[in-house]
Amino acid sequence: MDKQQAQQLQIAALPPEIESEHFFEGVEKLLEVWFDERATGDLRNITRNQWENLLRHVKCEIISFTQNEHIDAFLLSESSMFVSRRRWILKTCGTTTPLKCLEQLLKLAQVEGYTVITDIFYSRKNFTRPEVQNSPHKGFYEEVTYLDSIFPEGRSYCLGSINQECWYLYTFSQPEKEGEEEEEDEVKPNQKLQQLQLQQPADFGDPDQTIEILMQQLDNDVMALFTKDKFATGQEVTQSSGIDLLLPQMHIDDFLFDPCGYSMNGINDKGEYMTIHITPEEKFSYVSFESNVALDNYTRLISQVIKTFKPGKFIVTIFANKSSLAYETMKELEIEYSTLSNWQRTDMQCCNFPSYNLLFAQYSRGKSS
Ligand SMILES: C[S@+](CC[C@H](N)C(=O)[O-])C[C@H]1O[C@@H](n2cnc3c(N)ncnc32)[C@H](O)[C@@H]1O
Repeated sequence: MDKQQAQQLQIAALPPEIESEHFFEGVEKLLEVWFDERATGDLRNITRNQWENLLRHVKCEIISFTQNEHIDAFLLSESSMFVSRRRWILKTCGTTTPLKCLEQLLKLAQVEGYTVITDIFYSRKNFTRPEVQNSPHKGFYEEVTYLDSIFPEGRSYCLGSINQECWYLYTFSQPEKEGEEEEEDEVKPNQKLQQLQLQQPADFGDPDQTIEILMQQLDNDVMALFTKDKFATGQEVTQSSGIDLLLPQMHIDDFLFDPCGYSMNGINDKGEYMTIHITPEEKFSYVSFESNVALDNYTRLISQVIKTFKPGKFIVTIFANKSSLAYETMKELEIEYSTLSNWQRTDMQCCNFPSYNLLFAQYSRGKSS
C-alpha cells in the first residue's frame, strides 16, 4: 500500500474507535529487540512481503518506506517500524497488538541466523482508555504474562504513579557468557579483551541511547496544523510546524492523515532515527517524539520539542547504555526544568539495568505559565 492508497483506505475503513466514539488511543506500545551481534545475519534481508504478513498479527499496514545503508524505516498506518542489521523497533498506537507478532519475528530472525536475543524492551505510557484495547494488551499484567511465556527471565516495572500517570517497562538482557568463551577458546585476559573489542557492532558501535518525549493536553492552535483543513500534505505540515528544524540532518518521510493526524520518520547518514506521531483531536490530543540521536546534552532538544508542540504535561524517558554521553542529561533535567522554568517536575526516577541506565521524568505546567 502506498501513501495514496492509504488515503483511500482511511475513507473506506476508519478504525472503529474513531467512527463510533470519536476516540483514538495515541499512546503507543513500543517494542525494541536486539539480536546477538556475533551472528552474521541481517534483518534487512527480510522481505517487504514477510513484514506485511508479520504486521497482520499487529493489525496495521505499511504506508511508506525509506532507507539508507544503515537502516530501513517503515511508516505504518499506526506509527512506525525501524529495521537495522540486528535491531528491530516497532511502535504502534490505536488498538494494535504488537506482542502478537513476536513469535513470527523470532522465526524470521532465525532464518537470518539470529537465535539469541540480547536485549528486549517493551514499554508504554498508561492508556487513556484501556478498556478498548485487545488481548494481550488489556492491561500491563496481561502483557507481562504474554511476554513471560516467551522470555521467562524478563522483568517488569512501573515508573511514575500507579494510580495516576505512569510508564510501564518490560525488559530482558542476555547475560554475557564469559566463562563459556574462556573454556572454548582458552584465551588469556588481555587476548580476550582484544577479541571482544573486535566484536563491537560495526554498524552502530557503542554507545546506544534512546530519548522519548510523550506529550498530552497540547495547544489547540498547534494541533490545528495537523489537519487536512490547513494543509494537503505531510511535507507542508513538517515545514510549517518546525518539525524539520528539530534534528535538521534527518531525511524525513511524513504523512498527513485525513481528516487529521500526522506521522513522520527521519533517518540520517549515521543510521540514527527520529519519529513523531500526532493525534491532534482536542479531547485526547497526544504527541510522541522518539530518537536515538547521540547527544551529550538533551536539554536543548527537549526544550525545542516542547516549544514546537506546547503540551500541558509530558513524560521524558532516556535509556543510555553505560558508555553513552546521555548519562549527564539526568542532572541537567533536574536543574533546567524544575527550578529555572515554569515547568513543575512531578516525578523523577532513575534505574540501573545490567546494560542500560534509565531516566524517567514527568512534568506539568506550573501555575504561572
Ligand atoms: C496514526 S496517527 C498518530 C498516532 C500516534 N501514536 C500519536 O502519537 O498520536 C493517529 C491520528 O491519525 C488519525 N487518523 C485518521 N485516519 C486514521 C487511520 N486510518 N488510522 C489511524 N489513524 C488515523 C487519528 O484520529 C489520530 O488523530
